[in-house]
Amino acid sequence: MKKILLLTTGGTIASVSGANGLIPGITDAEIVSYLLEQNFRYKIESKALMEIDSTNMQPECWVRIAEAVYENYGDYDGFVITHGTDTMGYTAAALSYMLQNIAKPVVMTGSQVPIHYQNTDAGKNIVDAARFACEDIGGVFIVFDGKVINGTRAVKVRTRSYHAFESINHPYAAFIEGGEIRYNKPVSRVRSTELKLEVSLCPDVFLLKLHPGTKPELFDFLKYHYKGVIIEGFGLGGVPNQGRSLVLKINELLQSGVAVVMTTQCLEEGEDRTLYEVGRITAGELMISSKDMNTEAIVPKLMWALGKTNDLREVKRMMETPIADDITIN
Ligand SMILES: NC(=O)C[C@H](N)C(=O)O
Repeated sequence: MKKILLLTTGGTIASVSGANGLIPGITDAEIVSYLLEQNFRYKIESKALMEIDSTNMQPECWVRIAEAVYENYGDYDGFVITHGTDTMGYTAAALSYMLQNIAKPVVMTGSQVPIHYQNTDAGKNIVDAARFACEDIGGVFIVFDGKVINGTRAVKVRTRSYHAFESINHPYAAFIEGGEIRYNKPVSRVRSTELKLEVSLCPDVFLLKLHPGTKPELFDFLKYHYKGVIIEGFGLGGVPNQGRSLVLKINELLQSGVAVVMTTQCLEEGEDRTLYEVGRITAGELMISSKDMNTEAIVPKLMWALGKTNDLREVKRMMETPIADDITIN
């Protein structure tokens, strides 16, 4: 019989109504007892790691989650992590980089409505997640509303609906209906490579969404306070080179040793700066292309890469190398 470990972190799934709105307050034992009421075919144990709304997730929390999986890796066949939905995409991607060569399923889930509420989606999500955690596969996944999404590909696109997440720029890994798993694409089967924990993260990363009128002076602050800057440009990754031109300031960032990643604020189809002049102007050899990575993956990947090295060429190489299906175009 499979043995799985439930790690709880809070989120709506574990929330109760407090004096100032919903706050996490349901224990890991209560979530386990919910699972035990169902028709299950696995052993389950649990550990509460934190009790927070995922709005309060920090890179240090990702490290605690990765360490918990690592420390218990030998004792369980799979892991379920309950987590708030708001930043679940970031945590799932972060775990995908920190848990290298993972050969067991790490399945994140949560809900839009607390588990004790009548119209909750928590029951289905947690049961599906535990079911998927019994599969003989390796990797980090989000299971939500009957869909299984690669950890580097999940984006929360709806604030209230049950189908809060979509797999962006990548096919869904699988679908789950009535406890039956239907794979949609090949997933990594168990291999005997050794799990590597890589938790040295550099949190000095800034994410900048451009808008018409972004002030170039802002970059003077970024240059002194961050080691990495991710720029969500327009369309295929364009940056203004007229009016409040940002080109000079971006070059200054690179010259002062800051890693700069160009991406797009469009959700789908990725960045490609070769088509337009406003794209090519940032084509310096150190500039990092995000290709079709999602912002939820770029942020933790840059923290992970900068946690290993300050050499911008090496950071660029690591960022542009596909990991856990985070990049699928050239
Ligand atoms: N549905 C949710 O879980 C939202 C909640 N604010 C959280 O991310 O923790």
